[in-house]
Amino acid sequence: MALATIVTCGVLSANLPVGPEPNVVIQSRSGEVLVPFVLVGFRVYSRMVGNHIEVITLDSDDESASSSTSEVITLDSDSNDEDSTPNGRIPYPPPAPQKKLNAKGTEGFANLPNKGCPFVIEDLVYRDERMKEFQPKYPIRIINRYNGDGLDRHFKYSEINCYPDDVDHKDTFAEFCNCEDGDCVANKCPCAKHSTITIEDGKIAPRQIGSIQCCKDVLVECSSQCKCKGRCDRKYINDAIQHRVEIIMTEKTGFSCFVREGISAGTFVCEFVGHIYTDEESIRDNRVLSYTYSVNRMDDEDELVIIDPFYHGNVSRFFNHSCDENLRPFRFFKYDRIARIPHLGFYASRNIAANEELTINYGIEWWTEAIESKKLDFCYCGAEHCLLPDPTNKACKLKEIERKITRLKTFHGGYESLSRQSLPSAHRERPSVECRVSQRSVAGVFSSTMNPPGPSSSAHADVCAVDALSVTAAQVSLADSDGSEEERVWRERKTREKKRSLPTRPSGFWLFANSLFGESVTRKKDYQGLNRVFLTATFGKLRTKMIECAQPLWNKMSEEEKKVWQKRAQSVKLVAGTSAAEKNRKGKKVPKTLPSEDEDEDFFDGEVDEFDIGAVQVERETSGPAVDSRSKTKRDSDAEKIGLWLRSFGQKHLADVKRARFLFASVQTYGDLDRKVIPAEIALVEFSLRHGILDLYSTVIGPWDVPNDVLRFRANFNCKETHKIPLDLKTMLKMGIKFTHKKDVIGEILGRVEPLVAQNQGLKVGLYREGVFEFDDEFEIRSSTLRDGKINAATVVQHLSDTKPILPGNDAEHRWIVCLDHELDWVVRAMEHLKSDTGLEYEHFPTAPDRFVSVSAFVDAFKRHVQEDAKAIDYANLFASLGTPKFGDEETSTPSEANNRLFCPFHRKVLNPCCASMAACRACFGIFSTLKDAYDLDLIN
Ligand SMILES: C[S@@+](CC[C@H](N)C(=O)[O-])C[C@H]1O[C@@H](n2cnc3c(N)ncnc32)[C@H](O)[C@@H]1O
Repeated sequence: MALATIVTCGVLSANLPVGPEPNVVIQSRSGEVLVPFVLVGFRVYSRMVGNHIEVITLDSDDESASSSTSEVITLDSDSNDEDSTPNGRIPYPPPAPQKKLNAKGTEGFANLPNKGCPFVIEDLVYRDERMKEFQPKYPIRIINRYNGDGLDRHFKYSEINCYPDDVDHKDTFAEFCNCEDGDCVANKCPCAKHSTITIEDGKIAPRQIGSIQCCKDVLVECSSQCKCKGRCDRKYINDAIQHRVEIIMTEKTGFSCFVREGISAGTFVCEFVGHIYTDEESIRDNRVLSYTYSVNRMDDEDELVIIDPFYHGNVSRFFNHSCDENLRPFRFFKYDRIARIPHLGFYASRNIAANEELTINYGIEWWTEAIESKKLDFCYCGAEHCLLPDPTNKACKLKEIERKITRLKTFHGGYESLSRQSLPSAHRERPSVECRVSQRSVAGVFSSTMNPPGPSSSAHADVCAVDALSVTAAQVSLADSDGSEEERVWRERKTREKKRSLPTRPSGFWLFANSLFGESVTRKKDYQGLNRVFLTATFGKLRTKMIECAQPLWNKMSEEEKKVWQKRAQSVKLVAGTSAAEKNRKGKKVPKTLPSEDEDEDFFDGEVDEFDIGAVQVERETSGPAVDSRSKTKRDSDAEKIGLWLRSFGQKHLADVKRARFLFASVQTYGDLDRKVIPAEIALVEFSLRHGILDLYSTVIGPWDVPNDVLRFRANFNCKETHKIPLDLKTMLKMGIKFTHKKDVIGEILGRVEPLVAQNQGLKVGLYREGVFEFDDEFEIRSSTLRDGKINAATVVQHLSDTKPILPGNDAEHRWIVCLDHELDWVVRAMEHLKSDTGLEYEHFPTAPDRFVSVSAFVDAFKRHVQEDAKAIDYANLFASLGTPKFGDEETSTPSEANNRLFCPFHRKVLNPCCASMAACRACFGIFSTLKDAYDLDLIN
């Protein structure tokens, strides 16, 4: 074999003898001579054979070969000297396997024919004459150091789409421009006018990076049929990838695309190329699901075409998924405008470091399908906030363990301070804290302890407490069972004995264990049917869980820390709780302390169906309906604030008052988890008195990281009682719940609450998506219902004036958010958590309580404004039915409700009225019906 010829032939010579009908493109646009897919690897070179490039391997001992080819390995020279690990992802180049793998089950690389070669390199050859114009700027190497497998042999590299024969090429999108070359500037050029994506300095405008919507936005470049022939300055799209990339086999995700140089945010990376399928049948028959991407045709959101790169595509076919992707998709038209089918491309959504893997986000639907079809269990992207991290990945596991330890430390360190801080001041001054336990919990907890635990030994007390907590259900049921006279007498005697032996104080451990469960078990208030917590059903489980969770934590505590609890336990008195049966026993006084021996024998016999076992009641003030004094003060100040705002218009300007646009928010949460309120679902309604509901945004929020078992248990407990949106991502996916990542939710909230601020940051959502701030009578709002019953956000079709919008709030830009009275505190704290959890500083993101106003204050103020007696409003009735499901033929509260249009898709599916969307819509309906006469509102439809 004449090596010199091979080298000359393959790479260096400009006079490469290509055959008369070459299938290989060699001349690059810049005039540089390249064989695009000469796959130059270590000791692997290529040569021309007829009109194909053939990969050949040289013997490792062929010294002359290696020396004489040193020039050829230009790209290779920098491939081994870097072993950086950008952003903690797969290091570059991905490490060779410890154990030599071989897909074919043979002995591994050592015995493969290309002995000594660390890479197995595929030959990607253009076989399509049309491709001449479209070659990547740099050769692309395919590297597999794992198992010698190559790419699918049917795969053909291509940088242009393959359209079906029946596609109508005449059906083009938008007219071609008539501008002279150089005249194609925004506002003038019709092509530019069709673009919603702005290019600045050759990149996507910074304000649009990350907020481009693939189904809505589009970039329209000038076409070869325009007068400028598409050669004007507006060009952003390249016909083929311009960056040095390599396709490398990795251990977990197969072939992956790595970039060898940095790419800055907003840069175009490449088109997503493949077979285009337009009709449903061929889509079903032909596409390989894991690889396809769908894009909607212009002018019709529902008409999808599928791009399938499985057999025919470019490097984008190898883009893996990452939960922290660096590429985002967008639609564009370049020199061709075929059948209104836009091209799909990827731009860098952030700065990408050299040697980083190029990744995209496959989206929840893709993952749902992958998991349901059992194709994949985990995501191997390794991102810090990965949705489905791989538990078998050692690095992930270590990270998780580290995180757990940190949390545990914070938990312990923070726990004492938390308890101390959150104790009501009265408790801090007065050492005696009342601990309320129910009759059954008292009986259960202490019945097994024949000798009262002496306060002298804390260890003994703790053991007793654990024993006590684990008392079996059998003991309890024995105490309840009916039986013979003899048994009855025996039971009475036993009961008396037990009561005599009952300690009046819990142990430190018991107090600690109870406190972990905080509000989820202590909360008994009925939030108008929304958050009712019954403990009976879960008590057994809870008790076991309490011990399970509390014991290891307790064991890890220092003596000092334990002493705090033991000391507190000494000052705690056990007080019987109130059972429902007790309450029903009219006229009977419920004792406030445990009965003495001589007291009412019946005390333990009541049917207990509700427990109140919280140790130290620290969080009461945040949970109840707006009846306490704090809420009242807030309501009064809200009413005054809104009243002041209304008076600024005067009585004559009712029309202005009516066109003011308010925001309403409702949340479903996972309850109060050590002062944190994690939102499960949020609904934001934009409304005005003149037009009613203008825009509804509602979504499930996730996924959430709950720091320990106890809190997770509490969160799950709360979710089962109310909205039933699981915390756990896998269950969520299995249940088909669509959710939005918290970061995106923040954007959605900010975009509505602070439309001006958000717009400056490149965020446009809801009504403001269209850049609309104010509109008058001539606008039209289209609100459509999607197939799954979800209300689509209203679309403002036409907007006419730029008059200053009336967005009521502290000042024009900081809008108030109206909330249900009993949810107000929860909404504020959910917002706080959203913000603190993402750790991002969002300017003006609403977390201060004065940004939120209670709905009753709102209605009060409006009523007073038109001198109506606000007190006449029956708030209880107005909002009481919020948690009551009303379906089908039943009497309904609102016309929309009759069509089941109030619910979010998930809650509608499971017929669960604890739905944020429904609560928000109904509340708005309540507001309108209450103010209808006073403001002469023409609504209710
Ligand atoms: C479009 S292909 C990407 C190219 C693919 N790696 C290959 O070798 O052809 C999608 C497939 O890559 C794998 N994959 C991509 N991203 C992944 C991730 N984050 N975790 C696990 N598998 C992934 C899955 O097998 C998926 O079906």
